[in-house]
Amino acid sequence: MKIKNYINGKFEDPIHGAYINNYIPSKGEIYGQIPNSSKEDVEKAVQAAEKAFPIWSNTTLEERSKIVLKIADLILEKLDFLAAAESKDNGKPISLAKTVDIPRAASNFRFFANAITQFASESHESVGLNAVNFTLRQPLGVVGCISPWNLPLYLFTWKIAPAIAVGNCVVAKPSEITPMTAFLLSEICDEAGLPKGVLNIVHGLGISTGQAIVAHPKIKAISFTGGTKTGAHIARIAAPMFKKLSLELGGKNPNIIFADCDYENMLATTVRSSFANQGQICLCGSRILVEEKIYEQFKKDFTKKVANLKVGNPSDSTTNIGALVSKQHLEKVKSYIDNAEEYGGKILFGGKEVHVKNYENGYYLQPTIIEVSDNNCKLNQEEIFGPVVTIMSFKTDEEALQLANDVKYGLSATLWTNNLNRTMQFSKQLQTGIVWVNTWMLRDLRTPFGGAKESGVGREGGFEALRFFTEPKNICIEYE
Ligand SMILES: NC(=O)C1=CN([C@@H]2O[C@H](COP(=O)(O)OP(=O)(O)OC[C@H]3O[C@@H](n4cnc5c(N)ncnc54)[C@H](O)[C@@H]3O)[C@@H](O)[C@H]2O)C=CC1
Ligand SMILES: O=C(O)/C=C/C=C(\O)C(=O)O
Repeated sequence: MKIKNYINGKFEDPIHGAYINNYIPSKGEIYGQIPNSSKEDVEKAVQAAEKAFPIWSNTTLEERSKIVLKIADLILEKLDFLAAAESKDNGKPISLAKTVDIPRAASNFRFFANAITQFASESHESVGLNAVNFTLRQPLGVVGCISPWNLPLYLFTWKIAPAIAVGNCVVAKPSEITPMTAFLLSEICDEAGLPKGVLNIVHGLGISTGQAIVAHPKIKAISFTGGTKTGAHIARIAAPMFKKLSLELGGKNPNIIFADCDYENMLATTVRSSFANQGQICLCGSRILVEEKIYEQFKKDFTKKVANLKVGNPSDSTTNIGALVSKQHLEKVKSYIDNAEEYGGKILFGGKEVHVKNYENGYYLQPTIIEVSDNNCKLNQEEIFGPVVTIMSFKTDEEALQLANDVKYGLSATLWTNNLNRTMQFSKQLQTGIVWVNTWMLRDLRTPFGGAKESGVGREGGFEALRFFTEPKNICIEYE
């Protein structure tokens, strides 16, 4: 299948007619083509967005909210179809696409359709000066949204929904590795009656299409999720133009387990936080730190549970771990496993490619547990972004905190304990944007989402997202 760009409400071939192949990860075969859009395509999209902006930004909240809610409804109506497409394009288990990815894409639209009706700006009475100040929150104009391949529709819509709901017009690019559900979303937006030019979806490679979006002088803000290296590159291009930037980047998140935790809940959740989506979620707890007292017991129980996970064809409803997203990514993840000893680790479980019957060329890997003894080793410092976790033990609270913070990343941390004082001490001192206590990935869309250190800048979610996609303008009136 050949997918198309969505520009000014029309489905279009790229201007230069160039296409790139799209692969199905479960089979390792080409199954479609996507536009390799040029800067001329991006220019066309920017012009359409600019033209749409004066009308869309002055459309009543009620009307905007109604259209955005309609998009949410249509996503839910087509849940099974979208989930099948997502699972095929990305390699993720169909069960995950059905219960997490697609419902969350609908929630993103529903949430921001409602949030704009509650979003307010400030006013300050300047007592004694006979003046009153009030602040307008105006949409920025044309904004760029660039998303990755791990949670394709989920993260694409996490950016687009707040951007359009609050009155901007968007030029968006999904990952070239997983373009399908973004294309299907363009059909849904059309059906929902989103006015032409409000959302423009341009497909293509990061280095050409993505970079043309970042470098375009008329695009006022960039919301990006992806690798830290790419985020730094984008910042270098955008900063001299003083664009607003929201960068949600990599993680090397500690999962800190104390002996006083609710053990069974911790164990089941740790399997999920380690291997959900083949470990390809920026929030996965890829460094497991366990209190020495329960370390040997944990190792035994964890390995037993992980050994029961079924690696298989993503469209099989009993599959727990599907295919990795691409051959290139499989090779990257494997290189950490193949060099585990040199990188300071000992493989306790997994580490091998899996050959799934009738899907022999797919990109399957066993869930892998590696024991390490030094947090400074490569395996504990670099984002692997696959079904690979490391485990190591600690003796004291101080040591656990020091290990948890001793990485360049600062996205999230998980803490397992029933001690309230410890919970508060860790919550205050962990150098991360998100701390989960006795849970993982429990999402309330009102909360600020993002990382510290090299995990990014800015926060998504709730009013933080609406603030990012608007410019505050203060009006000061003096009266007699
Ligand atoms: N934080 C996260 O959620 C994610 C982290 N990663 C990490 O990044 C590593 C590399 O994965 P990639 O697929 O290469 O991610 P990437 O960061 O290169 O890709 C993410 C998005 O950015 C676009 N992009 C790439 N270069 C660009 C540029 N110069 N200008 C504008 N847009 C650009 C891509 O086309 C894609 O849409 C992964 O192995 C993983 O460690 C990858 C995806 C998501
Ligand atoms: O917003 C969420 O719930 C999760 C976001 C996850 C990522 O940004 C990621 O894995 O890249």
